[in-house]
Amino acid sequence: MKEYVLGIDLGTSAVKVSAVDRTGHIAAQESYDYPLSQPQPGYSEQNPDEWVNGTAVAIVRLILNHHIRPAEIAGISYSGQMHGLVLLDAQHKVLRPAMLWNDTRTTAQCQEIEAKLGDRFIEITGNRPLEGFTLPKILWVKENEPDIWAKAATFLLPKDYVRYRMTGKLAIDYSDATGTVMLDIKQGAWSQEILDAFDIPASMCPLLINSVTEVGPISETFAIFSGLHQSTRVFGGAADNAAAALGAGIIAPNMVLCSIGTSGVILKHEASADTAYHGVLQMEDHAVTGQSYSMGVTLAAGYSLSWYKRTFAAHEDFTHLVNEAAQSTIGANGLLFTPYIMGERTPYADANIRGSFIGIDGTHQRPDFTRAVLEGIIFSFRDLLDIYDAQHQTYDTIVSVGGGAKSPLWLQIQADVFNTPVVRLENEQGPGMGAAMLAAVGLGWFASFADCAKAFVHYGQTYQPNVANAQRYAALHQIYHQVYGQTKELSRQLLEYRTNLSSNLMNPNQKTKVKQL
Ligand SMILES: Nc1ncnc2c1ncn2[C@@H]1O[C@H](COP(=O)(O)OP(=O)(O)O)[C@@H](O)[C@H]1O
Ligand SMILES: O=C(CO)[C@@H](O)[C@H](O)COP(=O)(O)O
Repeated sequence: MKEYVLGIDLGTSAVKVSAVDRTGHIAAQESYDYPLSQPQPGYSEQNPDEWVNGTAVAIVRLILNHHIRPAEIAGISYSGQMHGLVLLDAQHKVLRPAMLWNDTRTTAQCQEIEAKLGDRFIEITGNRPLEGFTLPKILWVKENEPDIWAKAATFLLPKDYVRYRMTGKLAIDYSDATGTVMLDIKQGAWSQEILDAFDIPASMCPLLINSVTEVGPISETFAIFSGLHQSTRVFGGAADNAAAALGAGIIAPNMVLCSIGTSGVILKHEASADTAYHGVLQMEDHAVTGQSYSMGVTLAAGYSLSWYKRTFAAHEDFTHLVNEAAQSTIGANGLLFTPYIMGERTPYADANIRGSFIGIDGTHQRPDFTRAVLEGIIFSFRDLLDIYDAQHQTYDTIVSVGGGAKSPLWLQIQADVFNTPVVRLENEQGPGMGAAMLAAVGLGWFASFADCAKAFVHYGQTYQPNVANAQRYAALHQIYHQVYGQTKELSRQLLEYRTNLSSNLMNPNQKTKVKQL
């Protein structure tokens, strides 16, 4: 009988499910898209039921469209968008929409955390308190929605909620728990000091597990819903960037991951969690127990391209739109784009900054705008690599994953801007493959992740940097780098205008603030 593992990649734009056999061959893939809700500036929410329903639909399609028999699915594991708060009551019912990793309404709560714990917070968690992380979201609910807080009994992160609905078991794996910034990374336990400082009951924090821990079989309810067998074994799973690093074979410090999903990530494997980034970069537990990685995050990488497509080319597909950028030149004929359209996290932890096109000329055509968007996103990644370079960290290979890695043109732009060879995977499913690897190792198909990587990680084409292009991009990046400082205050004023506008729309009697501007 054939045997498969399912890697469930719970992204921000969609859930993607891959069925992988023992040789690492992806036998079938299905996905299901869901929307992002942004009811106010800075807010970003999703309905956790959409994740569960989408996962079930994708599994049903795998079974029906690709003739994968439920009895052949030996194990399942997960990769999940990080940090999102799913708040549950005592009966484990969802209390409010999930607040996602790119929800930046929590600046005041981050300031409270800094004021109370200062550098001690970095010592405990390895991170600075930033808007996207889970703890500031918990504090926001506590301060702004007391009725909901009164009912809150526990919380989960996105993929942990999906796993809960599939198995009935509550747990968070370590790689996602570090992203809550409530974990004491040295002790490997929830930090009592942080919980006490913010009066959060320890009983709210779920059981901590490893990424390969077996959680249990599929529950009877989910088996009926999805067509899965109850005998399928379910393993913990990991934060999407940890899973992507695993699926891309990032297991040594000379390798860097570049991920373009909804967010953008530059990630480096770290020999130890004791690094000197001092919260400028995130430090997270890896999916491999005892290992760590650091990363910087562009909040709106793939999201900037999908915003651009939705707004200016709604009826074209991504491939057609992206290919059009080849009609423009290196530097988009002198047009720059900054992708700060949802605020930014690294290197500027700034919820108020917004994006811009700089240098629009009457001769610019749409291919110039498209190219500027692609290049601006990669310039934001160059800012992240510069942090590593400033620390004299060396790397010689960049593995590119995520939806953005589907485009050869964009991969060449990456190689040129990074001035480093960029390699893609044969199949761009980095996080999904990482999730499948967790199930394969959990089932005992392989004795170690290194053995599993030999079978499961297949590199595709390498894109070599073009020296002349790299020099031109290095000069353009010097200009790009100045845009943040020059537009920061303008962005703040415009955001204030928008915020007043939306609160006046909700309360038409208060028009004065808008008039002042
Ligand atoms: N053909 C394509 N070429 C380049 N980029 C693409 C293409 N298709 C999708 N993308 C980009 O990939 C992003 C989605 O990537 P994905 O890894 O699926 O995201 P997530 O895991 O956040 O759901 C889109 O926002 C888009 O910017
Ligand atoms: O916030 C982070 C990492 O800290 C994001 O990378 C999220 O984990 C979302 O990932 P994608 O949906 O973009 O893959």
